[in-house]
Amino acid sequence: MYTDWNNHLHLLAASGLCIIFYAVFLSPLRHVPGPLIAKLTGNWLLFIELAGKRTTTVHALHGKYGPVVCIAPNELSFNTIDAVETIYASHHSEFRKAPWYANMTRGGVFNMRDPAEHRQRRKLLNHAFSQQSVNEMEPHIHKHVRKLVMAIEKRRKDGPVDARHWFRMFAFDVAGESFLGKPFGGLDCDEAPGYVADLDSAFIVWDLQGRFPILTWLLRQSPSKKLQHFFTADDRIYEYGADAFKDYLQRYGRSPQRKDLLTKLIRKEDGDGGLTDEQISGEISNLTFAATDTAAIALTYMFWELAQHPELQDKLREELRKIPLPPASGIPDHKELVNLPLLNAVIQETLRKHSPVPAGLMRTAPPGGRMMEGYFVPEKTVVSVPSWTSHRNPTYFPNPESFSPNRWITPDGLGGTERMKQLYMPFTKGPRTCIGQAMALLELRVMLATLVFRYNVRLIAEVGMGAEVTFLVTAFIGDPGILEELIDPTVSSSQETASKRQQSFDAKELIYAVQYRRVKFNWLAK
Ligand code: HEM
Repeated sequence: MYTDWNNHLHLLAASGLCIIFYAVFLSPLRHVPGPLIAKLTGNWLLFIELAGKRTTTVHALHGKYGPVVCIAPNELSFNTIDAVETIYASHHSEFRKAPWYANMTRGGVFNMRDPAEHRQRRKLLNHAFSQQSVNEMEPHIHKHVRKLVMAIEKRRKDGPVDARHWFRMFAFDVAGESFLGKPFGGLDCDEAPGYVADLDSAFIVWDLQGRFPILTWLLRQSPSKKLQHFFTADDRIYEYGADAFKDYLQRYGRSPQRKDLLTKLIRKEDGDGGLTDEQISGEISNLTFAATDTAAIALTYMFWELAQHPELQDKLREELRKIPLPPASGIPDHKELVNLPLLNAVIQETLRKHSPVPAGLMRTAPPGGRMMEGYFVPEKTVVSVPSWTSHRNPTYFPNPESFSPNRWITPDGLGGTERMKQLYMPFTKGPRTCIGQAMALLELRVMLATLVFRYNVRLIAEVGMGAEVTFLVTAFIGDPGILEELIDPTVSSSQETASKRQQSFDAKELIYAVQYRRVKFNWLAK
């Protein structure tokens, strides 16, 4: 027995020495700067990730080691404009999504790794997400903005309202309306619908599945009902999508008049074969997750920053006073907002400082490998540029931790310097750029304008807001803020003279509080 253990220990020690020998003397990445542990194993990142600190840790490593860092035996993180161009932005980029994506969601445009297959799918989807198509959907979005305001109004007298929860419910309901033909009802009740819990669980299951496929399969079969329920969350998401799609077809048929994005997918573009029903039902299930937490995170941080910058709110209102406000709804039309410099700069700066997808989006080096930043990067090496880091490049974003929308307002009106634009990638760049960008910006613009028109947000305590920064960023622990009602949205803007408006902006009543509570969910990245 003792000899057995002894042999095992010797074997372990010998393997350890081999790994160290390979990492230090043989690995093609041995000259790339980085911590020794990263050259030996990728598992250290797993623990960092579980602690919600992957992106901030990689950022700190760039601070220490420079623009190229080895973060795992087969993985490099970059922080240069050239790397952004080579890996993501170039339309001839041969860097495909890393194997990790194969398990994130099922068979949709998001997780397709083969460039040709992806191009083909994207071609079939693009028309549904065009600016024109999204504009046609604006009334649906207005409906949910109105419901969010009503949800806030109903609860504000009972104490703080969880802003993150309600922004999340807003984004969920808009996604349900747009892709499934019906909202989830998140804005109609106090508790998040069960679907939301399934989505949170599914992120974790997908990630575990990629790392430990056999263990995850076994846990799916577990006799424990609780474990089984957790590990089959993604099954329920796809079942829900398939049922919603069938229900949609029954209610509206195959030539629906509804102005939503699903209608566009069903009708198909002239001349293309379009998507099969199975493909549509898979895509709409995936889209629901892609469209929700991202937008909700942006909204949460945007109002958090505004709460700390009351002067910006005043300036925003000044800008917004110039546009017509529809009398009945008090919700401005998107077309009035598209060219407002400050409003758009606030959104742009929010997505810079608080990029909702801040992690390095993993891609693999193409066959034959590539020279990058003076290092040879062998085929299949995983590479990325985290937007968290590229957005904090102090040369092009001076004082990067300050929230300064003005950095985007340039005399030529182009919105930042060329270099800033090259490093700025909240929606990533190139062929895998976010398909929902137009929809997301419409939601953010209309929501920002509506709430700033209506409320003044300010902090009532000076405590910072923390974040778990993994693939997505999750805001947690924060301060209560106070929203003050500013104007009566039922007063028609055309009835209002500029001075009357000014008066109503000044007449503030303390009536509403918002709180960023601890809301934990994780999307664990490799
Ligand atoms: C502020 C809101 C949003 C942000 C910051 C955001 C960001 C991103 C990013 C960074 C990616 C690339 C992911 C990767 O390569 O791993 C992406 C992809 C994607 N996003 Fe968004 N997104 C937002 C909203 C939306 C919305 C509203 C939709 C749906 C309408 C959507 C649908 C998608 C899809 C389908 C992809 C995959 C595209 C492809 O690979 O071709 N996103 N998004």
